Amino acid sequence: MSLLEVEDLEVYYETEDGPAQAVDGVSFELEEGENLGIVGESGCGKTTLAKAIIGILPDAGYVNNGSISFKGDDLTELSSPERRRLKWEEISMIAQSAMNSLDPVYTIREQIVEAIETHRPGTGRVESNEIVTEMFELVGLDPDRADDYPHQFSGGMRQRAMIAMALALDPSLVLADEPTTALDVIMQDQILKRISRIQDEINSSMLVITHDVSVVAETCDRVLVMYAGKVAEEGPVEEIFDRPYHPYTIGLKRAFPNIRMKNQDLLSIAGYPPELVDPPQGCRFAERCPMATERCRTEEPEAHYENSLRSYCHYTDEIDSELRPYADDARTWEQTAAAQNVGNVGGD
Ligand SMILES: Nc1ncnc2c1ncn2[C@@H]1O[C@H](COP(=O)(O)OP(=O)(O)OP(=O)(O)O)[C@@H](O)[C@H]1O
Repeated sequence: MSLLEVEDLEVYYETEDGPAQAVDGVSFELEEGENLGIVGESGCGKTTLAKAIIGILPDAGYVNNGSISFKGDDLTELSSPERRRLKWEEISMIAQSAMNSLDPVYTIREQIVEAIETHRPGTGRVESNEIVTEMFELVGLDPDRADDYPHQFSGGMRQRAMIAMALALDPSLVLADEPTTALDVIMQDQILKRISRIQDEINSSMLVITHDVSVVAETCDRVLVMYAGKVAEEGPVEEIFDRPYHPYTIGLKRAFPNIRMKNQDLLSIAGYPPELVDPPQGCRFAERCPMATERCRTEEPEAHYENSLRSYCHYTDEIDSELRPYADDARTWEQTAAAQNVGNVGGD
């Protein structure tokens, strides 16, 4: 049994125009101690997926279908108190903005101690304070600053404090939603290394949600590429970066500066993801895909397996034999952009 098994999950938002299919038929598994990156452009459903897992969807959002099994329990069927118990203790979240997650009227220590004592009743104050000191040291903060208020910390320090709080209860699963986007590159690197090290120590699994492919390269074992609410491709990091099969992954990979490809020309994928209230038939990427055919516009692709990858493209089998040189060529994407004569999107 995997730690987390998401099966055919559909998460919709009620809107004036009808339900927006933000997550639509997503399945994946996460093993104990494993890190899975979820990547894709803005609006493709990454945050919605994380919120559904931890049970904090906004009022308009609901699970329409599917299951989220955590250690064998279907989270979509748990009562609110059962879900609250799981939050922080078993599943915690490092949110996009520490400022929104830390309470400005309490010191950092008070907030961490409260989380510990709520979820582990019986933990004495001395022990809670010891955990605060230990976590501060782990994330590279001076424990003497634990009695500061959030506004007394810099952005990077607040992000570290939130990581300390998210990891204080040794959760089995950490959801990290753009954990370092608000930070400068040097700080990003330090914090990512720090998270990986702590995770090794407490042997937790992590879902890293990001639009930045290089963050995934640094922290994850496997990657799930999402496009317009669906899985486009999934597999081990090395394979996804070295030899992806889905044209969206090929485009996305080239849209980011890649730490492994020096002097690489950055490409952009022309156009924008489709509306999710009335998404197109067939492959949702077809409109922006240089390789799309009539079949792609009418028939939804099923999963195809190549090496260890799962790719939802009708032409997965043809990529290696015929299409890869064309898909890898920068001119292919430039010509598609010119033909569409629309704005370019560089990943987010
Ligand atoms: N509260 C809401 N009500 C209606 N639609 C929503 C709501 N929140 C998100 N959506 C829609 O759901 C889709 C998925 O959004 P989501 O935030 O999950 O994407 P994302 O990939 O995490 O994007 P980002 O990187 O910008 O956070 C988008 O089309 C978005 O407009």
